Amino acid sequence: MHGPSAAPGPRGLRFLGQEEAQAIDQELFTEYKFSVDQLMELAGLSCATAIAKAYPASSFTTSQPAVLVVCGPGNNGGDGLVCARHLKMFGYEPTVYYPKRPSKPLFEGLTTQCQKMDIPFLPEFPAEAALIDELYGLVVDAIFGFSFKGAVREPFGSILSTLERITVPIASIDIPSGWDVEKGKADGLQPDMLISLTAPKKAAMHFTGRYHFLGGRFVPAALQEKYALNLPPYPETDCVLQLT
Ligand SMILES: NC(=O)C1=CN([C@@H]2O[C@H](COP(=O)(O)OP(=O)(O)OC[C@H]3O[C@@H](n4cnc5c(N)ncnc54)[C@H](OP(=O)(O)O)[C@@H]3O)[C@@H](O)[C@H]2O)[C@H](O)CC1
Ligand SMILES: [K+]
Repeated sequence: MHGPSAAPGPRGLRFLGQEEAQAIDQELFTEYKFSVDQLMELAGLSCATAIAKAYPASSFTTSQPAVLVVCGPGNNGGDGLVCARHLKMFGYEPTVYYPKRPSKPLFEGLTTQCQKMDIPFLPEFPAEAALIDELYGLVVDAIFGFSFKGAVREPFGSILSTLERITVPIASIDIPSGWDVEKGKADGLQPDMLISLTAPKKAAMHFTGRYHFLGGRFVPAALQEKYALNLPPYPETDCVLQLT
């Protein structure tokens, strides 16, 4: 279950199974003593940086570089809130939709930070895919990450079925939401960008979008070795690496 069991992917990178991704995550917290806030900040910053590289504000055809960030109930959603805050710092106009908010200080704090930076939170999800296409130049999918399991429960089923019909590009954080973490989902969301955090998960083998980035440059060498991650070197001081 743990250890270097999965087959190597392109460039010798290993694509992780669900339990293995969760085990590495847990080890970072319990053995290496990182806090969630720390890693979430680095993860969210990686996502905003990768987005800025692939979709510079000048490439938007909307009047402003408007980005809709859709956040789910777990840490993937937290990455989305951090990403939204950095996107705003980078000159984008993010709007957040965050329907299921955990009552934990971490998520409350991230929400307040965004609100105090004049990032609007939508009270309802746009019912029409065409409305999203009209108002936003990019959608960030921060709904589910590596802990997603089973059939999608509401309200996320309806949200995902609307997102499946939009034509503006989608940038998915860690896993395209609704995909099985290992097997993907052929008839699910087809994002234009995937930002894999720590290491790609097996589902990333089925990603056919234009941009695949690696982010989350925080895994100590000993942990990389233990799990035989075989991560390619990041360029200089960059927090992201473009894989395809
Ligand atoms: N080490 C790293 O690289 C780090 C990555 N980070 C990010 O964290 C996510 C994983 O976060 P986690 O909180 O473990 O889980 P998710 O965000 O993927 O999802 C959990 C929530 O989703 C709900 N859920 C699960 N399945 C379903 C479903 N079928 N339908 C509806 N809702 C679902 C689940 O609800 P429960 O009721 O089951 O509790 C949770 O609420 C990783 O992918 C990265 O993005 C960290 O930020 C930093 C370290
Ligand atoms: K996601």
